[in-house]
Amino acid sequence: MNPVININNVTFTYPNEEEPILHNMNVNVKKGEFLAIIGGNGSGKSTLCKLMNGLIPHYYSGDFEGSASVNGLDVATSSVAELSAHIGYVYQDFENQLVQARVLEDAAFAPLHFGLKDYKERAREALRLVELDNYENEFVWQLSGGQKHLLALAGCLALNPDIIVLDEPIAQLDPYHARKMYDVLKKLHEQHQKTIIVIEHHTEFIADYCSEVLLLDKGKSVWKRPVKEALTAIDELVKCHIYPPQVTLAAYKLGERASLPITLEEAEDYFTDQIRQKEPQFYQSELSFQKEPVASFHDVEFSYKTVDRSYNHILKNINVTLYKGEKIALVGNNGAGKSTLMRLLTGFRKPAFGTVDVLGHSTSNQSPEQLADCVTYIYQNPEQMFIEDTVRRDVEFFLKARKRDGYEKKVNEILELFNLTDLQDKDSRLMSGGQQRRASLAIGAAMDPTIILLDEPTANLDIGTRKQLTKFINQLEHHTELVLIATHDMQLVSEWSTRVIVMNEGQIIYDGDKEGLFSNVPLMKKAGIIPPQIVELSHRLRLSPAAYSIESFIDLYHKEEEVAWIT
Ligand SMILES: Nc1ncnc2c1ncn2[C@@H]1O[C@H](COP(=O)(O)OP(=O)(O)OP(=O)(O)O)[C@@H](O)[C@H]1O
Ligand SMILES: Nc1ncnc2c1ncn2[C@@H]1O[C@H](COP(=O)(O)OP(=O)(O)OP(=O)(O)O)[C@@H](O)[C@H]1O
Repeated sequence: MNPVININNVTFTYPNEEEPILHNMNVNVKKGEFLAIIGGNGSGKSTLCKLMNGLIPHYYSGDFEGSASVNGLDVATSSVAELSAHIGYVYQDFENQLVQARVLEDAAFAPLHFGLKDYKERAREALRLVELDNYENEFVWQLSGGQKHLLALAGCLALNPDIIVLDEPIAQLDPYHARKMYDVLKKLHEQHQKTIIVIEHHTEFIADYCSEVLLLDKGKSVWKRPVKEALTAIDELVKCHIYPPQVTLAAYKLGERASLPITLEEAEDYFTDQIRQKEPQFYQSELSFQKEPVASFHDVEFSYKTVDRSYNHILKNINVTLYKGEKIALVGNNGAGKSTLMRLLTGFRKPAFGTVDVLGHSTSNQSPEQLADCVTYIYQNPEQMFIEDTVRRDVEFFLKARKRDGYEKKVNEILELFNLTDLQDKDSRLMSGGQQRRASLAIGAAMDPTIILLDEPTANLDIGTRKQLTKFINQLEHHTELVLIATHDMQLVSEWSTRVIVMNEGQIIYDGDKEGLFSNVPLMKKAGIIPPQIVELSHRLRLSPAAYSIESFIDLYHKEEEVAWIT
């Protein structure tokens, strides 16, 4: 079968850059593939996909050699508009793709501007496919993050392209909405014969949904393989900074080489065969609080003012105290109110009722500038942290503004810690998604805060950067009194946190340890939480107590004699 995408010997250098980002790239994609593109941060994944929809060479002129075609159209001689009827693209920053006020208008935008008479029917059909048909009259800004992402997909589908490319489609989604996004893609793939290409760091989703995997490293294609063969090549993946699925890694570390499982179902069969059966011991959830309060919320209510001057009541009856030394994960569905709660700690937002105290003082009597001396908020969207025109200037901005002595040495250390020394003169906005995330963390670290608030810090990160992040958080804990992380990354929750606060529709519905959370199925369902693979596997194997990391799973496995298992 002829490939629908054919990339031949492409070498590409961005304008004003010296080094090529893609080197002699050769890639073929056949009709009907569900392809995952993987690779470390900055390996060229987004750049490769921008070549597929013609942004390269039309928008990013640069130095372009070789040739590429999509559905037989040469990308160099076809316009981006022509190509968009064949290949739809959902960008990493998909919110920039939403251009109209209401949902139906937004989905209809592309076919309307192509002069297609049936633009409304096309938009309605696209909304039906992504299951947003009940929202067509809603304002776009009222949708949750997950719904906006699906709307960006509907905008592409309205032109009925054969191929759809999605750049990290679930990076900002809660686990429930992440599954929903992939279920929609599966339907488009199986029932509507679309060719799907995703750029993805979450290998457990690749194992469940994709058929082929393309591995990139430093702008080169390493291999393209069927999914099972790809995800069991552990050494090659780790070398290229990719996390294999947790269950695959666990079996591999236990010495298995031949038939590694890649999905939870395969792992359940694999490990059930391996283990003996015994009576379980039941786990009792306990939480021991440190007694020194750092921040607290008392009877807090908060509303945003909307464009029609009404109020959108978001936080309801928040009463919680955060203590020194705690590692707190703040979790819950998209739109639950996690970022809003953090903004109240920074003083950017003040409570409508009740009080928020930070280090013994109410935030109502302090400006955000005053609070910035002790509280640092690292935004979900890294671009919001960039003010200057180079990474170095962004990192030193706060230290210079506060006239801190010896700041240059500190900036050098931080750039080194986050592996940004080589990128220090680059404009932060022109970096890859993972590089931007690293830069935003470096800016936060430079401020040496007493309280650090991290909003989705692991989104878009490869394994190497993730390890640096954990190292950075551990280092911070020596002089930072409180680390609060809002996250959908349940692996981070299970490996790092000592306390988990779960939010749902603006209320705290759980405050306790991860063990209590991950064993409470109704609570997880309500909050859109799906436990990490290794925890889920422990539950399925009825291992008690459950393992919360690959290391603890392996320990328990080795101590099989003392561990309780039942069928
Ligand atoms: N500036 C704003 N004006 C009006 N409404 C807002 C504003 N910011 C957030 N909201 C709304 O407040 C609610 C809570 O949003 P928030 O960003 O706190 O949720 P979240 O739990 O952090 O979600 P996510 O996981 O998607 O980041 C959402 O319904 C959102 O649409
Ligand atoms: N517009 C641009 N101008 C100059 N350099 C760029 C531009 N866009 C990307 N780059 C550089 O090209 C390299 C590859 O970036 P790309 O976004 O393709 O990587 P990626 O594999 O998608 O990474 P990530 O996983 O971090 O999103 C990076 O080093 C990045 O800094």
